[in-house]
Amino acid sequence: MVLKFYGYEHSTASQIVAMVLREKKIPYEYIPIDLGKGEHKQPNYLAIQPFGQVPCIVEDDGFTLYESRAIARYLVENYPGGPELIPSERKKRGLFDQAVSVEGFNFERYVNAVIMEGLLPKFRNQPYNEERIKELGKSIASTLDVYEKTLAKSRYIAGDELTLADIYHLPGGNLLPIMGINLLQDDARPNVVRWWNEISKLESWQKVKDGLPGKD
Ligand SMILES: N[C@@H](CCC(=O)N[C@@H](CS)C(=O)NCC(=O)O)C(=O)O
Repeated sequence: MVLKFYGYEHSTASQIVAMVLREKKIPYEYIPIDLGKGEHKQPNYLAIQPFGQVPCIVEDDGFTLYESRAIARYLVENYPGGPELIPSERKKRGLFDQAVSVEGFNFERYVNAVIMEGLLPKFRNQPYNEERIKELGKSIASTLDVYEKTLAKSRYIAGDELTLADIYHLPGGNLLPIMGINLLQDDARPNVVRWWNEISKLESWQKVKDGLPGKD
C-alpha cells in the first residue's frame, strides 16, 4: 500500500501537493475526485474531508490530512529525501515563515479572488466584473513591487534555496494571464521575471502544470 492522494485535475491546491510528492519522490496512488460531478460532496468523500474539498491524503494506517499547505509541510517534515524545502537554520526558517505568510495574505488571497470572481465565471460563460479583476491585479502588482526588492537580494522568495514558499506561488500565478494579468512576465520587475522563469522550469511543475495526475 502507498499513500493515497485525492485531488482534482484542475485544482491549484492539488497541484501544490502533487509538486511536493514529486520533489520528494514519494510513491503515491492518485485518486481523482471529480468536482464537476460533485464527487467531493458525496458521503464517502466527506467522511475523509468534511469540508468536501480537495486535496487530501490518507496514509497506510488511515492517518488523514487535508489543506494543501498543511499536507505540503507534513510531507516535507516526515518523508526523507529530496530538497529541504523548509529551512532548518533559525533565521532562514524565520524568513521562510515570513514568505509563506506573505504568500497567503498578500498574493494567494488576491489570486484566489481572481479565480473565483473572474476565471470560474469566464469558463462557465457567466458575467463577471472586469473592474474588480483590474483592482485585484493592482493589489497583486503592489505585492510584486515588494517581491522585486526581495528578489534583487536573493535567488528565491525566502532566500537562496528553493522552498515551499516558491512552490505555493506556481499554480495560482500560472492562471493569472488567462484573466489578462501578465504581471509575472512584466519587464518592469526584472527580478520577479527571473524568479518566475526559474521556478516555472522545475520538473515537478512542468509535469503537473497542465493538470493532474500529470506526466510520468
Ligand atoms: N485551503 C484549501 C482550499 C481547497 C480548495 O478550495 N479546493 C478546491 C479546489 S482547488 C475545492 O475543492 N473546491 C470545491 C469546493 O470548495 O466545493 C487548500 O489549500 O487545500
